[in-house]
Amino acid sequence: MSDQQQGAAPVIYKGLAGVPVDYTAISKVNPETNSLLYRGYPVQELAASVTFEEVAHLLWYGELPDDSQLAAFEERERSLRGLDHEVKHIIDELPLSAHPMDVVRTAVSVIGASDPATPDDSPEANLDKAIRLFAKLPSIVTYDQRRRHELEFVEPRDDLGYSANFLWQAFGEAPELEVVTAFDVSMILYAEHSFNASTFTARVITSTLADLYSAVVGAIGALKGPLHGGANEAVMHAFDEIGTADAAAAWLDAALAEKRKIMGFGHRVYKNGDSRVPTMRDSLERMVEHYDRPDLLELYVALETAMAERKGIKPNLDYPSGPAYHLMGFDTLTFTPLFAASRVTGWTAHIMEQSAANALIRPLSVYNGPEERHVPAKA
Ligand SMILES: CC(=O)SCCNC(=O)CCNC(=O)[C@H](O)C(C)(C)COP(=O)(O)OP(=O)(O)OC[C@H]1O[C@@H](n2cnc3c(N)ncnc32)[C@H](O)[C@@H]1OP(=O)(O)O
Ligand SMILES: O=C([O-])CC(=O)C(=O)O
Repeated sequence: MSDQQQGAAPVIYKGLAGVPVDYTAISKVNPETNSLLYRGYPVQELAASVTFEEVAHLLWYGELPDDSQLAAFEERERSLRGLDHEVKHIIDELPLSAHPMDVVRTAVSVIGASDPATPDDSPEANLDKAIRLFAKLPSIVTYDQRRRHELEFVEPRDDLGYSANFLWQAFGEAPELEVVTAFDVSMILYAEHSFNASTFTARVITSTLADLYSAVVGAIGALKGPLHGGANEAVMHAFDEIGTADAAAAWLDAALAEKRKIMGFGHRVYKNGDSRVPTMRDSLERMVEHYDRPDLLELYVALETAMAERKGIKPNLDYPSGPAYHLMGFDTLTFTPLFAASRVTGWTAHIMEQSAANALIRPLSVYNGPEERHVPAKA
């Protein structure tokens, strides 16, 4: 069969917009009701009442853990947090000009290349690899952020939960509860969002029967772009460019006149607001109060208001999470790696779902190049 569709003029679904390509039982994004469910639970309820570890368990096993399941899960995750010497060595070899997402991508690739279980795609082996990556990503992200400031690696602590430990490893100080809570909420909100570009990339790679690590490496590449995960750091670059709230409207007019996309606004699925924004905005407001930075919230509101007036386009999750991570003390270039550390839970849940009911993902294209022609005979 050729790629070319026969008969009637072919319909092209550019960007696969609006095209359902498979079933998933992992999450439900409902733009009509502005809601997002993970395995049936509203994400806002999860953010208010459980930890990110419990959400990871929910995404992978389909159910929230009971007390003994959670204890076993946490013990396993905490035991896997360290980094092998070879991973640290390879990160050290990478130039500081490399974007932190390139570092994360490389480190995951090294972990995959060193794991003897890489070719084993049984559900048990894949779950083990998923927990391994989940546990190690905070070490990878913080190792890289700290080396850029010529600071020593902070070893993980097994007496701290995931988010408290992440902040401990990033800054080498016991984090305050309010900051841990805001960070944990961001991790929960970022964890899963159906067939977004990076998750779909992971599913495409999995559909060829390639291993889980290869699929995660591909997903990290897809997440890096500013139309997807890269937008959270781009929001902060825009805030830096704008400076103060009173400059936001004029900055926006100039940016729109230059046909620039305003990062942190708009969404392929939600056309009337991202269901996660109010929860993350609440966390941002707590951080603004905690760090006494009302100016940042004023700028946030000024740009959001100007964008609503001019384009009627609402913020997505990257808009409040960027400034929240800034207030917590993360480098701007680390924001997308934080997203990756969270989304690895969703990616790996989808990799396992794809493996369990696989079909090679291979759409058609409609050829519009030159008509058939022939190589001229050589004299
Ligand atoms: C967690 C996440 O990954 S969420 C996404 C993060 N990405 C961003 O924040 C990047 C900025 N936003 C965007 O580029 C887009 O809104 C996307 C890529 C997220 C969604 O894009 P699409 O669904 O393809 O929407 P599309 O690009 O068709 O937008 C429709 C119209 O709104 C405009 N528009 C959409 N978003 C924006 C934006 N952020 N700034 C300016 N204009 C925008 C488009 O230019 C287009 O206008 P037109 O019809 O005059 O050409
Ligand atoms: O769903 C999308 O297109 C983008 C995404 O990953 C998210 O919003 O979390």
